[in-house]
Amino acid sequence: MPHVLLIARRAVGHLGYVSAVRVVSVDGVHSVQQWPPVETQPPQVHPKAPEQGAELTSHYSECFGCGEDQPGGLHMSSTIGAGHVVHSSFTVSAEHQGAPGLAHGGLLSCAFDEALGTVVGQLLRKPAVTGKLETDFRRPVPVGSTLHITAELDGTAGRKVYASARGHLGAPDGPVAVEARALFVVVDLEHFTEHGDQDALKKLRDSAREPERTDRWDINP
Ligand SMILES: CCCCCCCC/C=C\CCCCCCCC(=O)SCCNC(=O)CCNC(=O)[C@H](O)C(C)(C)COP(=O)(O)OP(=O)(O)OC[C@H]1O[C@@H](n2cnc3c(N)ncnc32)[C@H](O)[C@@H]1OP(=O)(O)O
Repeated sequence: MPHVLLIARRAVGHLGYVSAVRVVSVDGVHSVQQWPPVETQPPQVHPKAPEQGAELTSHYSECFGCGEDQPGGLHMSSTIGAGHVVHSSFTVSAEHQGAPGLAHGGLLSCAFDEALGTVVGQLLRKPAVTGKLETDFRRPVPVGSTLHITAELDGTAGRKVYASARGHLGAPDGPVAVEARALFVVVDLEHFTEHGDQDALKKLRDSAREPERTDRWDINP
């Protein structure tokens, strides 16, 4: 069974390069994993990114992670934290079960995709999609409990954006139940117009123009 023995974080020199080293043990064989896996630059928060303390509304009402128009969705909410951080919360309901009374692992990964996508999209203000997502499930997450997820931008390398997150069970300082790391890739808006559904894109465009929802992601500003 994989086991992480050590997590160390270091900041190096004038580049502000940040790397975490994880020593992972599988069947007694240790291996070292570096995160981010390549040399990165410090993330540049966009000048128009929401300020610390800002409570974010759904970027798209039909988003499975945060949309209010998805009855069985995760209905996550997020707040901008200090520096390169977004705080999100996900309360597990009966619709999210895998084993009886416990959250489905795939939905926990989904919650982390959402939290990580939010820190990337909201702080960099660039369209980006998940290229790779890796999740460590450390404790069972029961129905009715809330995961408090802290997601952080770790660095950028060209179009590649690296971010990681930890989910604390029951309280922001509760035990870590889930951790995740992801690579997002910055894309042109054509990614969505070419591959997405035109009616859904129109709905997003229209909602972004509602005066009370100016914070939404306008796909074609
Ligand atoms: C006006 C804007 C305002 C913004 C405001 C924001 C507010 C919104 C806030 C919040 C919203 C977010 C909340 C939602 C979060 C959920 C997000 C999702 O679930 S996204 C859906 C799932 N993901 C996909 O569907 C992708 C499908 N994949 C693709 O489309 C392509 O594969 C893509 C774009 C990822 C890459 O394709 P290529 O052709 O563009 O580029 P190539 O060259 O292949 O990759 C670029 C670099 O990335 C590396 N790369 C790509 N995939 C990799 C992988 N799996 N592992 C390692 N490296 C990978 C490559 O090796 C390359 O690296 P080298 O530049 O050569 O060093």
